[in-house]
Amino acid sequence: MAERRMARKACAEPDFLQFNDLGCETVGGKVIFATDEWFAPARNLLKREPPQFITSAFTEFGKWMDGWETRRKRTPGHDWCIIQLGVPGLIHGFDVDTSFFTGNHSPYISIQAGCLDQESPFTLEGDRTGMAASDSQMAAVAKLGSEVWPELVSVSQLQPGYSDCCHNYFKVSFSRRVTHLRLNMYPDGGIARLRVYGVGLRDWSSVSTDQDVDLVALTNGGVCLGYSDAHFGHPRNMIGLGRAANMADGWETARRLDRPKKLQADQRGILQVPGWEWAVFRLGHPGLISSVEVDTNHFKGNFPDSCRIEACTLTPEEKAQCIGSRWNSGKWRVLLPPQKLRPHHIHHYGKMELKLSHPVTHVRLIIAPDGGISRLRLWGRPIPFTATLASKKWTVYKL
Ligand SMILES: NC(=O)NC(NC(N)=O)C(=O)[O-]
Repeated sequence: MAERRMARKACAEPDFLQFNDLGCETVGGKVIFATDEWFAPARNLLKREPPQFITSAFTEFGKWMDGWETRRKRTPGHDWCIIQLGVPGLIHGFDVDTSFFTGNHSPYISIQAGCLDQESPFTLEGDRTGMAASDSQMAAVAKLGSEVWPELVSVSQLQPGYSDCCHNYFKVSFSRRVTHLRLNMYPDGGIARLRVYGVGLRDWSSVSTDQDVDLVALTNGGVCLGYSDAHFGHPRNMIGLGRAANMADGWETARRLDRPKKLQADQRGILQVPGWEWAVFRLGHPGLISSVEVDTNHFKGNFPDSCRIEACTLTPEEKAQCIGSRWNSGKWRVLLPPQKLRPHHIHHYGKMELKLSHPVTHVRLIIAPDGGISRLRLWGRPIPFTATLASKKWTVYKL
């Protein structure tokens, strides 16, 4: 339902909403400290599903609310919490969602960044650089003064959670890798969800070039950069952790309206249809893809008839041109030729099916004519970027 709502409102929303939610509980995001959780716990901020309101729901502490809500403060100070991102990375923006908090929403917030591991170029004063943080270390970090946390969003007013204004968007320009956030509410109140939009940044120096990794995984820094349709589910869901929980946790397009009234197939059983849907991803690291998994888990009456995958290597300048042309540039090469798909099934493709023996930086998954895919895995070896660009021996594939 959230995705349906998002797709309809897409025109008015900021671009950064297309990135991954690095704080979501489904990718390992956690609240490790909160000053007060009287009415509702801070962990609700990171739930994947959209906030709900149940008029009749009360607890012994007050009205049940689907978010983080503190007491009305009767002492000096303000409320705040510390969030450990599930996927550390570069943050491009936030949605501070106040849905249903009307009369009890937090009037002002600010957000600060922390980086508490050795992969960061900066650290907090007093932290233990290079050590995995334990609960007691985190509790110590929580006590650090707010002055040591760089500010991502300065003190800003929030709109209350009426349905037409509950999303409070903040664009962020901060070029360092963030592992933690400090969310401050001034002085107190409630927030339904905090969405942390960005791209994961992994330390690739510890990954052997002999080791196959899922180069497009969200946790490895993969990101969806464009798509033709996301009516029921965003394509970024395909690079999430584990298998999809349900259809909403996958990419699902609307039914195409240009499908012929009577369908016809070729000798391989692949439907001959005029249209298709596509999604483009940048890999977390340039690499040589040696096997692919396409999972139609949960898509039983609405799996695509077929899929194919194209790939290419793009410099940042070429990437800018591709975005301008809706990714319709001439650099795409066939990685996986058209494959007939099955419902609710993991399809594995290896050396026999894959056609590229060169490293790539971007891939485009194309489904025909429409439907849903729950996961895309691109297993391969990370290759240094300079070697990737030097590789030119590809056959041309016409769109
Ligand atoms: N009706 C309320 O929501 N009251 C209070 N909040 C909760 N959750 O009970 C409040 O005023 O902060």
